[in-house]
Amino acid sequence: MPAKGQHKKKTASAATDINTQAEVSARPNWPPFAPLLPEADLSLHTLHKDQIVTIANFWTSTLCKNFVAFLASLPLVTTPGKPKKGDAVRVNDRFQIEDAAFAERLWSGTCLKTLVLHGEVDGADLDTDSRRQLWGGEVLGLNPNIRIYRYNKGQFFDQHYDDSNNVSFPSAIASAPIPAKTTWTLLLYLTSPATGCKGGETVFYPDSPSKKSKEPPPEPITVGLETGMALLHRHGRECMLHEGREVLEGEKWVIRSDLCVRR
Ligand SMILES: O=C(O)CCC(=O)C(=O)O
Ligand SMILES: [Fe+2]
Repeated sequence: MPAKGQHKKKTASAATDINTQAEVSARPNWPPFAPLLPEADLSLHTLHKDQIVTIANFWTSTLCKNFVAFLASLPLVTTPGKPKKGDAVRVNDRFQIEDAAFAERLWSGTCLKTLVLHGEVDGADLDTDSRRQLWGGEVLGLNPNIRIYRYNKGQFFDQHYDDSNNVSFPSAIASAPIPAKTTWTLLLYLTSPATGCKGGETVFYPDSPSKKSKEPPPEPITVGLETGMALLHRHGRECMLHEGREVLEGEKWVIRSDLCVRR
């Protein structure tokens, strides 16, 4: 694991996230989000304070299975060649689309909105200020920039940091879009060892407490794939170095978006 300061900062949201011509597609006719578990069965769980929050069974395994069958029909694009200087190596197949309607469905048509805006965190309620601090501002919803990843055996996403990006957030009420920025990455895992996918864990490398510290660097946090689990992690200036480990068997499918707050 690279110690703080030794790692050259690679980001994943510059050239790796630009819509290349090959990736501009019509908006898919996404399947409905059903079946879903009721809100009472879902909760926010902290994996690393102020950095990683998970929701187990955010999507049911039936929904994940049906979605993967649909996603496999989309024109996914294999990583084009070598990354630009400063970009992380991402070796997978991706479909990327600006789809505000899908982002809104994923936000309001699931329990995500209720959990993020009102849900208890580890069984404790949050006051308005603590909630704002946690999510980095007034949360508006999800980034319309939706990314679908498929990692086959041997594919991976090398160590990097996710950037915060400015977004024009579509508003149902105001006539003009709302200036917004992204603060947390959302990863929704659709496959796991239960579906035959081995490897592919998302691994986070917490910073050492100080550069001069003689203490050994903190242990990495390895998040194993779980079908239907949603993972949120803080990004931008406070992003932890992280990676998507190599897939050893089967296919890893992920839906990626970001939390947006008012700018
Ligand atoms: O696929 C993963 O586990 C990580 C994905 C990731 O880091 C990203 O989308 O920026
Ligand atoms: Fe990332």
